[in-house]
Amino acid sequence: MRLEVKELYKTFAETEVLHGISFSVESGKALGFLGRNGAGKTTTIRILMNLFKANSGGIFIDGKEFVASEHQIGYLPEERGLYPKKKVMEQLVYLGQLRGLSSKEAKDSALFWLKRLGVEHYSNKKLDTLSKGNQQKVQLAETFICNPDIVILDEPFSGLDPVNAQILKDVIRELIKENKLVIFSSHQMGYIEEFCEDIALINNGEIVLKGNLKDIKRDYGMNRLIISVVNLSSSELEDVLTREMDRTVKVVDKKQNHLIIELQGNKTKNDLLKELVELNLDIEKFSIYEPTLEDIFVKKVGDK
Ligand SMILES: Nc1ncnc2c1ncn2[C@@H]1O[C@H](COP(=O)(O)OP(=O)(O)OP(=O)(O)O)[C@@H](O)[C@H]1O
Repeated sequence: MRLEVKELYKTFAETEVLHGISFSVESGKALGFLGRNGAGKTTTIRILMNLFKANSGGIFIDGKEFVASEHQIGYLPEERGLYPKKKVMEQLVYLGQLRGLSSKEAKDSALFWLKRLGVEHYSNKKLDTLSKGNQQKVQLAETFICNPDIVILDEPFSGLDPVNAQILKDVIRELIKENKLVIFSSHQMGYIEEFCEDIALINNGEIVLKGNLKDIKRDYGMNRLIISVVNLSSSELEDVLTREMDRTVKVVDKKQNHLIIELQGNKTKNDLLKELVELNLDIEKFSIYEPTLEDIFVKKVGDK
């Protein structure tokens, strides 16, 4: 399955907040959908879920118009939507039935997910008597109850401790392996790097970066290397490079134990290596620099 979002425009009270959003995502992959607060992620997802109507543009699944109600979608919204005063199992069965399951199917599936997420012993408790993290797990059980083909998760790790985060990580990896189509929105870049093959970065209602995360990292790391030298501090090495090799490298960042440098002009890493050896420098670290998603995010949308 391939879901395509094409040229979405959305206006609220004469203010345009989406200015032609386009991206796509395929089954068996997770798309990391990220952007600063107010960038337009939730609005886009709500249009996908048919909770808002776009002013123009369209959403397509395998080339045909996408109608949310015709698909089993597991949507974990930003604002959680369960009944605080109802018992956990009771509301999961009710919500499962609303989504087309029989009462038995809903109960079996609810039990499966509550067990999988380690909260089955709260089945008969009212939701609002559970801790925040455990309420989040019940919300996740509700998201997965219908064995959805499309899974949209907005900050799914919020409120989970590291042990529970690990359980959810395993679940998400399984979903991807089971060929589900996953859209994952989060401000926690580390999680996006763990699961998402592709990303779409939205800023002020426009997609400013999209594609395969590995390719994007390679492009952003282009011509940059990490180096350090035995017996020289980063500052001392910086001085040597600036003095002796300013045509070959430019220092772009200085860390405590290494420098991040950029090759200049047509210089290659072999040229650099040769020059370092000629200067009798004892190389300790010499590797291609790969930026983190956070580096890319800050660089792309940090000052806008
Ligand atoms: N119902 C609404 N009425 C008016 N403006 C809205 C409405 N919903 C969203 N907006 C505006 O649309 C813009 C995009 O908001 P949106 O909630 O989509 O951002 P977001 O990327 O999900 O942000 P966050 O990371 O903070 O959740 C914001 O300027 C917001 O104020």
